[in-house]
Amino acid sequence: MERPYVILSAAVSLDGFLDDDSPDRLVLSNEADFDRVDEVRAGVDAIAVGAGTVRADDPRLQVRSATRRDERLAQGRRATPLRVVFSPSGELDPGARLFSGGDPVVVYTSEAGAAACHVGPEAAEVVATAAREVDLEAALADLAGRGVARLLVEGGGTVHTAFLSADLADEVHVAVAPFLLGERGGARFVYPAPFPQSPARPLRLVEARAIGAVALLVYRRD
Ligand SMILES: Nc1c(N[C@@H]2O[C@H](COP(=O)(O)O)[C@@H](O)[C@H]2O)[nH]c(=O)[nH]c1=O
Repeated sequence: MERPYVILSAAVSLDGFLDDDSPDRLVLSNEADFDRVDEVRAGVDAIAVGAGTVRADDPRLQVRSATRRDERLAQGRRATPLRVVFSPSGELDPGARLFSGGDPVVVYTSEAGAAACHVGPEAAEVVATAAREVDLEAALADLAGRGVARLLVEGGGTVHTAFLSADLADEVHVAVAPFLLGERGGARFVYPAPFPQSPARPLRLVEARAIGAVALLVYRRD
């Protein structure tokens, strides 16, 4: 089945957390690393997050650099990649920043979630993929049908776990911040699952680079 090339990108603490328990957004990247992520965003057709990340971070998921936005427009692409949310329950705040501004958003949910979703058609297209869950392969096939060749997945841990355990991440970018959070309840990079990226079938390290005090690791699945 045709699906987009999937890049999974996250910033983590040295002990593998994506966030702490405070209501403020935790900054793990530095400016140069955020700019690197912006460049990756500018090179994709769609950016996806889970509903938990929308609730926790209220992200915009836009290309920030005006130069990169102009380059996309010159290539005949939208300045902002298609924004995608995975939400099995459909419980999303229609007032989230993602849904303002007029750029398209697709929400992949379940049939039950589509019935419960309060996000109107002017803000997002809501697509049911299965009865009670989000069928990732169906969502990816749908994205391919919309012309999405490259998809960036930006969290959170539940979405990372779903993509990695289903062997659907072609590239993994991890920016490691030089501190530990030690949170018991904090959001983790991944949660326990049967991962095919085992010691017997490791990922291939293609880049390891210092970006200031942040360590960038890039892996491929082949
Ligand atoms: N805090 C953090 C990240 N957080 C990611 O950035 C998203 C928000 O993007 P934006 O809409 O542009 O503000 C957020 O939903 C989450 O996926 N990413 C990183 O590379 N490094 C970081 O330190």
